[in-house]
Amino acid sequence: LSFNNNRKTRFSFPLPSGPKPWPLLGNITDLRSNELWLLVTNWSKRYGDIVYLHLFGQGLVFLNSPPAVIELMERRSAIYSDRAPLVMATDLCGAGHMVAFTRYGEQSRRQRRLMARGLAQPRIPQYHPLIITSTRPLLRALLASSGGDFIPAIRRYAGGLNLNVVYGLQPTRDDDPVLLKVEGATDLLANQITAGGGLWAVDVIPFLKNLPAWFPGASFQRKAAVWKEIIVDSVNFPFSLFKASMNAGTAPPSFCSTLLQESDPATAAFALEEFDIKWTANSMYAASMDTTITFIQHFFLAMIEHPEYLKRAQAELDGVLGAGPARFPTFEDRVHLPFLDALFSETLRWGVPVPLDPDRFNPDRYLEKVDDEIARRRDPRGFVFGFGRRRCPGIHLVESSIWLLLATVIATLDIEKPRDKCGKEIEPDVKFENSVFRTATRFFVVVRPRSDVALRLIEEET
Ligand code: HEM
Repeated sequence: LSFNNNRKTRFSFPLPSGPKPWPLLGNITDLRSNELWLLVTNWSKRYGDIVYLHLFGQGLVFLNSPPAVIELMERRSAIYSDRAPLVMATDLCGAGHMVAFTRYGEQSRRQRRLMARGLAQPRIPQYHPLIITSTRPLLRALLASSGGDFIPAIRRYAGGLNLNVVYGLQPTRDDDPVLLKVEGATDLLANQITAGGGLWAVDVIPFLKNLPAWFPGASFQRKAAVWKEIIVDSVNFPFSLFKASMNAGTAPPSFCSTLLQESDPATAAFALEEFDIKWTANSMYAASMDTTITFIQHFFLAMIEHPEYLKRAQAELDGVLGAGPARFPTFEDRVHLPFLDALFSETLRWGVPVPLDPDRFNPDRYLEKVDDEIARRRDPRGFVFGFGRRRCPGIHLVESSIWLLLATVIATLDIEKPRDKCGKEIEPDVKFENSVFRTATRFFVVVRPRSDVALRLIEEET
């Protein structure tokens, strides 16, 4: 949580405790990016459930227990759902209407309502055909990357799925212009504009935004002018393609088409509604990439570390689909695959992309018979997707898309550790160096079709 000087969101004195800050610098030297959550857990033992850090005049708050999270993010969500004012990203680089940056207020509430409608649970089945079309080509891409870096294949899958479900656009090539534009803007935002959660001088002293670009030291203004064009283009371009397909009557059901169809062009509210849909749609891309990639990384890691669970899931799938498998899994198969569901839940819990406290990988914990209240408290969906008014709106989509991905990959592919020249398995040497996501450093896996039948399925269908 980060807090700003807005009176509504400010903690009242005395502030919660935390490591002692330095004058001016605050606690910047106390932070580290490598597994920051472990450091924070240690602080909580010393300072309590709520730990407060000072960063250049801003507060940074860590909540370390479910009661603290529920109290602030849910019970008091009306005052603790704001975002820090990042002047560089919003005012100067034009990202202010993206969901990740909108301040809590009328606009963010409109965006939340749109996301809740467009990604509501009952709507997801209408996206099933798009999810299937986006998932199967991943198999071929994984096979092509076997033994090497699988992240580009996953990025391409997650990006394609997103553009499909959000705009009904289906990128066919890696250099598809829409894919390049949204990917470029996402990369720019993550690695330049907000790199390392980084603050610019103008974020700390907002008055600097009025400096002209030629002013000594105002190079940020020149950068921002270039970056703004890229950001705005990445919002407008996919939406214009979507609008063209709507006008031509060829748009498949998607997040945008569903919402726009429900809006009446004859009303005065239409222009604002369309503007909100356009910016909300764009926000989905960045929000879904690192989270999805991190989840799939952990799935691979779990499978190579615990081949017994992979085999068990494969046997369960064979029992439903026919050995080999005889066909691809579909959403209708899900009710017959309890172990796969347990594996899904356990991967969510163990690999929680936005970190908490995972330890041993054991899907059987989700097959234990427990009463409804315990099952509810144990379900990782209750914490992995965040809390309160900023909780992940993609949760129902993920429930379908990630499930199908697991079912499809497990049914058709074997996943193993690579081997060295002597045939000895190479152990993954994984570190977690990103302070926001629990993304692992690079590791490799070997994937191969489980059988000739599986290979034929992959070749025919993709
Ligand atoms: C395994 C996959 C995913 C996980 C674990 C995940 C997790 C999260 C979490 C923890 C948050 C809350 C962040 C906060 O409190 O500020 C969040 C926010 C968000 N997520 Fe997800 N997410 C996933 C996939 C997706 C997908 C596929 C989409 C879109 C289609 C999406 C869209 C969003 C958006 C737009 C927000 C910002 C909500 C707001 O600020 O109001 N997420 N996600």
